[in-house]
Amino acid sequence: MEDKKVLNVYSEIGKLKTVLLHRPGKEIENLTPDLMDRLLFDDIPYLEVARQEHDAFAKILSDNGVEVLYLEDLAAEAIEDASVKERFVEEYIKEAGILGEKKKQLVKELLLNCKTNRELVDKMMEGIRKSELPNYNATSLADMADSGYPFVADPMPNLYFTRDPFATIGSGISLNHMRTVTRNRETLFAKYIFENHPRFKDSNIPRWFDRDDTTSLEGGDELVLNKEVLAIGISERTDAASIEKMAKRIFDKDESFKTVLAFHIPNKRAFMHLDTVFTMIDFDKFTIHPEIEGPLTVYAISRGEGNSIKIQKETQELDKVLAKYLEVEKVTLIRCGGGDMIDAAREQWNDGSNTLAIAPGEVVVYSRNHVTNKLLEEAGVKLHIMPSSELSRGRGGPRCMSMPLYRENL
Ligand SMILES: NC(=O)NCCC[C@H](N)C(=O)O
Repeated sequence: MEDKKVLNVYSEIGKLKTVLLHRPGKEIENLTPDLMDRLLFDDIPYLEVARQEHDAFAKILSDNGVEVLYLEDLAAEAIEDASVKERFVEEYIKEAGILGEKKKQLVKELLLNCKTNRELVDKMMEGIRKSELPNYNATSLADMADSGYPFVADPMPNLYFTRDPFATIGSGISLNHMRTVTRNRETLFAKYIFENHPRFKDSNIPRWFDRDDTTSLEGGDELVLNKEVLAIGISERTDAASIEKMAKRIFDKDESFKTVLAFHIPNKRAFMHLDTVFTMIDFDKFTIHPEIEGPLTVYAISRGEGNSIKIQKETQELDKVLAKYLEVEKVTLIRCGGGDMIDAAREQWNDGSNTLAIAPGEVVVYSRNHVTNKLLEEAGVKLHIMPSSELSRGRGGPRCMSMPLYRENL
């Protein structure tokens, strides 16, 4: 019988069948040194080369039988209906923080005058410079006082990290409430896609979390270890309260999941998400950044009476905790940079522990992390190595740049 499910992710490592990417666009060329802090970048990637690297990533995936979908295409296809498109533009304007009726009207005209929906979506992602609104004259005091600021609507340069705004868990999604304003704006695309795109809209997709939830949760913190166990980071980006809320909703509707392991990692820019320090490679193999092993605390959350949950603090070492919950004899932790503190710190900064599994024991990695890559090979892992000098400047690796929609069950 044909499998009609549109979303199916019951592991981190099952054969990847469909994935969502975003090819970096002109939003990258709207980054300036003054904006980097607020837009969560540490450097400015060279767009042309970043695109070549991204195309190489997409080719690795499609050459290995993965259907590659693009966020920008799905968003454009989701707004075919004129009234949906207008609502989408209005919500975008509201969330971009555009003040003043005249300015809002000019932006609305600019967007609705785009020749195609793809052009409209690209423009929204790229941001709108003041110089693009020819009839724009600052009239409010706020505008006048802010005359040096170049944008009417900020760019969204983090969109190529499709892992974060929403996450597929089982056959549902958590449509995330992001920690920062800049990344929260990205979740609007997912909202319109899941509510309006013909591929998804009639599928009754459960929502484990919503962008209107008030605490934050980001996809880089959400790992599906197997059909019974999730791992979620309490991190710089994800609140413990979000994990409790989501665990209750998942336990209530998806019989399959039995345990959520909450990994409390240090609150630090370099370790922003759990997947920047820890990813799954095989049934019994993980990459890990050695610097988190000491401070890490793991809590196991399971179903309690009625709609309650039980929380237990794990006291054993991480490999033992993982072996217990994954029901394997032994777990191997492959340390980023090996035993060397300098190699570990450098390669983790460039996402050496952020691997994307496309099948058990088979991962996509960045070329620049050669020390860690060698260790992975020695551990029998099959590597697909992608170029990495520009994309890595955004502080995310192959897992961050991909959102699986469908994986084969193990
Ligand atoms: N899952 C991830 O770790 N994603 C990388 C996000 C990088 C982005 N510049 C950010 O700070 O949100």
